[in-house]
Amino acid sequence: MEDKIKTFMDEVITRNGHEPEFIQAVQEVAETVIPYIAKNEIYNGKNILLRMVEPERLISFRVAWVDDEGEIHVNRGYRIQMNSAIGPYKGGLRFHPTVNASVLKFLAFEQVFKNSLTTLPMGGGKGGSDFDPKGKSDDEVMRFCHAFMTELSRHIGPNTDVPAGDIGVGAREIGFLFGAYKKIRNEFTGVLTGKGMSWGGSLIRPEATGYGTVYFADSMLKTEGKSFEGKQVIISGSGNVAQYAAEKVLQLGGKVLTLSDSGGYIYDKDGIDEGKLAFVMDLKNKRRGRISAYVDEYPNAEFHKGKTPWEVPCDVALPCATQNELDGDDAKTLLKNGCIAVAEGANMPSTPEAIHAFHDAGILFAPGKASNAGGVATSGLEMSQNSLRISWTREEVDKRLKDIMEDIHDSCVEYGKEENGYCNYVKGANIAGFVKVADAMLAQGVI
Ligand SMILES: NC(=O)C1=CN([C@@H]2O[C@H](COP(=O)(O)OP(=O)(O)OC[C@H]3O[C@@H](n4cnc5c(N)ncnc54)[C@H](O)[C@@H]3O)[C@@H](O)[C@H]2O)C=CC1
Ligand SMILES: O=C(O)CCC(=O)C(=O)O
Repeated sequence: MEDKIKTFMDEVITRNGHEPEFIQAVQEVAETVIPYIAKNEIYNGKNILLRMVEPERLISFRVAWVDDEGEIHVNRGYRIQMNSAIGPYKGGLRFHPTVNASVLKFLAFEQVFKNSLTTLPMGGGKGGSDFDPKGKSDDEVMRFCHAFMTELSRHIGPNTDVPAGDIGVGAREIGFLFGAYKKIRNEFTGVLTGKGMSWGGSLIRPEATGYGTVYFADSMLKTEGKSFEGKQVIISGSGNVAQYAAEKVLQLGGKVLTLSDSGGYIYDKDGIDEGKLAFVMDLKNKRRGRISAYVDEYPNAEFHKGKTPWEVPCDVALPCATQNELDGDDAKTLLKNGCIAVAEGANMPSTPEAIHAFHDAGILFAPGKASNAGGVATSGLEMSQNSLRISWTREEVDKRLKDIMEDIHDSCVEYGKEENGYCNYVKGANIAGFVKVADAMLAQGVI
């Protein structure tokens, strides 16, 4: 089996050797899916996984825009249309200076499995730009979004490819992107998700990724007869996913001790309660400030410059910032301090060394493609509401989200349970996600 995995990875590395994040994501899938393929006759000799690691289409384009001083800037825009076997391409747009083809290909690849797990008919894609919204005025962000959509609009559509938000793309950017698409195509349609409530958005979409991550973690805790009640929880990030993960932890009776951004983390030993979280939401979403400002408002809290929160003792850790933010040493520290569960709100935040450490210790560990799937699932619900031209209530969408997260959890257990009773959620998510896409690809032939 090791040989089969190595031969496959050698071919992937030959073709994509300069793309470390993409190779990391593929390696994790290959280690669990290739043994499954070997045991299941129907997938043998079909090169299914090799077909899945090659994007159906990779679009790269120039985005030229003018800043407030009249200076012209050039950024690079991308859309990776990874796999459309089970539905239109679906996945977010990331605006961050670290964006490149490797990062977006890893995200698009993970998205294929994640979207399959949601049970909804969505293929996988991802896009974005190396544009940095930090420090830009609203007008500059608007001009950039309009320039970006001038090209992207040729490649997307409600039955073709439906982008949404990710790092650096929130409600403000989705508004500007939607406005440009509508103008260029003369069409009011559900071409993006994460829209505002008065123009086709869905209730609960802003909350969905964070809430879903906590619903998934709660399902894992329940398998051991535990719950969030009274648990000490550390969270990284302070953006969309982190904020609503924190909100749900509080609703379930847990205590949130940390939040972070690229400048460092804040530790509030008294707990970040609803009032303090409202301060963070205003700071991050409206004033677009740094998390360090938290300690000016709440002097009992500490700011740890340039550090990540994993050194703070906790029961549950929720990495909700970015890829590879939690490494093998961080995992050892978490384990030493008694952490019993880790659920990823971000995409691929744990390095392979960290995941091995969690598995070796036998703690509950949820990979992002399962635990953060609530965001895209609710995007799928937004698409359904757009097609039906109706809006479901908050309670209706939240109930559907919760049911989907429980279904994903159960699929992971079905495919991930080891002989000794331990659930390897990584294996479960990869195989459950793979089966549906692979079956559709087999049915559709070699194309
Ligand atoms: N927004 C969504 O619906 C979904 C987001 N995700 C993932 O969740 C993660 C967070 O995304 P959002 O909250 O939407 O983005 P956001 O832009 O709202 O927030 C990103 C957060 O990560 C922090 N961050 C970014 N780079 C960092 C770095 N190098 N070091 C430390 N902190 C850093 C930022 O300071 C910010 O707090 C990403 O991995 C994203 O791919 C996953 C599923 C859906
Ligand atoms: O809602 C969507 O389509 C985007 C979600 C996303 O980008 C993700 O799951 O990583």
